[in-house]
Amino acid sequence: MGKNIIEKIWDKHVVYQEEGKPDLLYIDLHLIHEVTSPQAFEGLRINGRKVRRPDLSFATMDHNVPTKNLPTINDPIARNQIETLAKNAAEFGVELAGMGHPDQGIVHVIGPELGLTQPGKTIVCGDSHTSTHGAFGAIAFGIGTSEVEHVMSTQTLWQNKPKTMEIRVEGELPVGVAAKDIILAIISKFGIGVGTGHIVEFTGEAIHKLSMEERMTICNMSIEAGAKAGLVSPDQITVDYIRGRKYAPQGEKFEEATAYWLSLASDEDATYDEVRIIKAEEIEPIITWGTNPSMGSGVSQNVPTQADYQDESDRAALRKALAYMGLEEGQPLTSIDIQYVFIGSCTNSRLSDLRAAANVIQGRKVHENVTAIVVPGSHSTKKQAEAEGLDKIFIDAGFEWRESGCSMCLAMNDDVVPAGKRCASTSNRNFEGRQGAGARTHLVSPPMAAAAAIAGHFVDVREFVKETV
Ligand SMILES: CC(C)[C@H](C(=O)O)[C@@H](O)C(=O)O
Ligand code: SF4
Repeated sequence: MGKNIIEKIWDKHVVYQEEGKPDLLYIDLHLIHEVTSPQAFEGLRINGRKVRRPDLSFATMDHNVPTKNLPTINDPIARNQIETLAKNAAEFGVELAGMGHPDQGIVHVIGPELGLTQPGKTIVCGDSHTSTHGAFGAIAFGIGTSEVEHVMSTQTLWQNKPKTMEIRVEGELPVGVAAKDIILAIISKFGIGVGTGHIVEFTGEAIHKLSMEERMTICNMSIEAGAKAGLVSPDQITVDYIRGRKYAPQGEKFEEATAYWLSLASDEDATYDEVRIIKAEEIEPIITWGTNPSMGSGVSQNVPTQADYQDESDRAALRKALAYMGLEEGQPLTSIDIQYVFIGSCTNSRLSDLRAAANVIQGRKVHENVTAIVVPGSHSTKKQAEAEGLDKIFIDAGFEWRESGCSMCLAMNDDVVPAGKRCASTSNRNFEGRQGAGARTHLVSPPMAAAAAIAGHFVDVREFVKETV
């Protein structure tokens, strides 16, 4: 019987196995950022240990970095974390793309950009959205700080073998519907717990037609579906993306690697512990109206009403979410006014995302009630966007064009949405207080965020682009 890619990669990485115990897994790439590494490095120091494989580790700064007036960091905690990572990386010999470095950026954006992320690898980072790297056909997941220390000192990790799940996206995606809409549709259809205990492989025609950037958007949010990790089997699109990147194998080595990578794709007769199916044709641009990523609906819909739910617990959750979000039951989603727009985060801040948003914005102006910012995911993305003139399109429309970092995705820095204000955000989490205390987050795709910035309220970007040409 055939094997799926999850089983293939897992089996190749088990260094020790004993009945009734987790597997000891070899880790091929350890990504590090300033928030979840300080105690881990301190632990090594206290125990007189080294980083075992600095060559398989790579650090950057993203959560705390300011996105304007660099290099001044106003918040003392943020400053301390940034300075601590710089000191630790130097002391332990870990390569660092720190603030101002040309390779700096959100850890999940730079890994792929630099060619560090490759098919078949086991990749970890003290960060839940490490699942992003699964887009390349890697097993990539977030770990806690004590596990960060374990990986630093041993290059291995104890892990229970997760179950496997296939989420198949059948058919063709309608024009004007984005990868972000696919994953938001999956989470609103199957719920935030669907992937619990599983690694999910996204399969199907609609997935394999996507670019690597779009696959990253989907894998990024697999964690919001409860999954341990999400991945896509590598294909020619994967190989073409990696070729020529800084840390990718070069020349003949690349050809050898390619053959190996492609051999990892799930076999045709592979099976999974669970299978879920969604039809691409049925997906429309999605807007979240609630306080978790499953609370979203198509742009043509209304905010749900209590009558839409049978369970009292679901009705209570709806009431609570709508009270926080300041929304009425049954209100059309397009009637929701917004005051902030954030285009950024490891979900949607890559060059293709910025292009898609700029396409909608070109020649138009940000609504007078809206503050809109664009935060490229990495320094290099920012430079490439500038070389194409995208910065000019955004700035002319009234957007602020910032330096790269996590920024308004989680407000661990100066970029905060004020209490009671509403933000159309291309990020991945809409929990209470995520973008600032009392701030209200609506998750959308980059084109939907761009259209909302212009209109001052949500609109169906497909109609909007046609009507306002
Ligand atoms: C700060 C970090 C630990 C956190 C995570 O793990 O995801 C952050 O990146 C987030 O998105 O909430
Ligand atoms: S951009 Fe947001 S989701 Fe991604 S790593 Fe940073 S804080 Fe986490």
